[in-house]
Amino acid sequence: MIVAEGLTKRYGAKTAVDDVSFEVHPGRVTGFLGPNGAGKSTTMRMILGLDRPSAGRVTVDGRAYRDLSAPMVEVGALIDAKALHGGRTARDHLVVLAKSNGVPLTRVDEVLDVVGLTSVAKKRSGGFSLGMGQRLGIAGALLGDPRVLLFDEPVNGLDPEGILWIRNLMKRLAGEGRTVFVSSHLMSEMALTADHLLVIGRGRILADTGVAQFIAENSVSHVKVRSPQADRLAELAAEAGWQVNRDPAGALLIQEVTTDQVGDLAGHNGVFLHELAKVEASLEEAFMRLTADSVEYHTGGTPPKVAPEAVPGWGPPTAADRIG
Ligand SMILES: Nc1ncnc2c1ncn2[C@@H]1O[C@H](COP(=O)(O)OP(=O)(O)OP(=O)(O)O)[C@@H](O)[C@H]1O
Repeated sequence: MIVAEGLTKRYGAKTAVDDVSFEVHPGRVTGFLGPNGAGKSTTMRMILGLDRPSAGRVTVDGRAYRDLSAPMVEVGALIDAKALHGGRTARDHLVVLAKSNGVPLTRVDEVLDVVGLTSVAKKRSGGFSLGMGQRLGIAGALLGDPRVLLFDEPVNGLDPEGILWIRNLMKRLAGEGRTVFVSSHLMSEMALTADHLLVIGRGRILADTGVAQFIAENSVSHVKVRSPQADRLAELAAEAGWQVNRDPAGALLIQEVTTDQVGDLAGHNGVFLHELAKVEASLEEAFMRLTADSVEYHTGGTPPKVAPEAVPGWGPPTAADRIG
């Protein structure tokens, strides 16, 4: 288990991580989700002892990382998949890691097999594709057979097959009872991979909740209705106690009702309808709302409210996101 208490990191005047407290439990995939610059990498670096907290503390199974006697056997991490010695073969890379961390060399071939790199084990990693480099980085993380695993943006730049593979691996590792903590700026990816979500924005935890609960709480839907007698219909809806808003084009947006209810109300009162539709808010939009005020870099001058594409890293799902 990872426990952070009042964890803070300041770089000069900049507070990258601001007094965060959370627990990451074993046996499930915990997604660490936030827009670019939210503080995900800094938090992970502090967990791994690569950055020293300005205040607070973080422990892994009860101890600070620097106090672990065999860190690689207790915590495995994929932080920067490009941090490879390109002149070494995949196998040699893992052999060096194993030797310097007291891990038996028999693990090298085991993890090469797990990540599907056995056939290229004797090839230099400098010639690897991004996906192969990512797999080698994950092999390194698994080498010590650790109980706790951290992955920083592991699907970045991967093709659909690679994304699916990583997703299934995370689930399998969590199913084995390990603590799996994975960062991403892709809500759609986390909805498919994680059991639990920690949402971070501007260095602060904005949500700490189950994925299913998050979906249930944020799957707000409304009924959109266009009518040449919109004012009359809005009056009738208000009389029925419904909450009515209007979109910029004048359509009515009615909360917490069904299309049947709106259609019946209009029919009973002789109101013509030109459009009647149920509109589901996407999870992307829910995350957008949650983080709208905490996004560091906006393309425009005002915080985005609805358009996901207005925020770097928070665009609509790509074809790759929808695989699986
Ligand atoms: N070494 C550093 N010196 C100064 N500022 C830093 C340093 N490292 C990170 N920051 C700043 O701290 C904030 C958090 O950065 P961090 O890399 O942790 O975010 P992130 O959520 O991982 O974002 P991304 O998805 O873009 O990697 C950002 O504003 C970043 O510019």
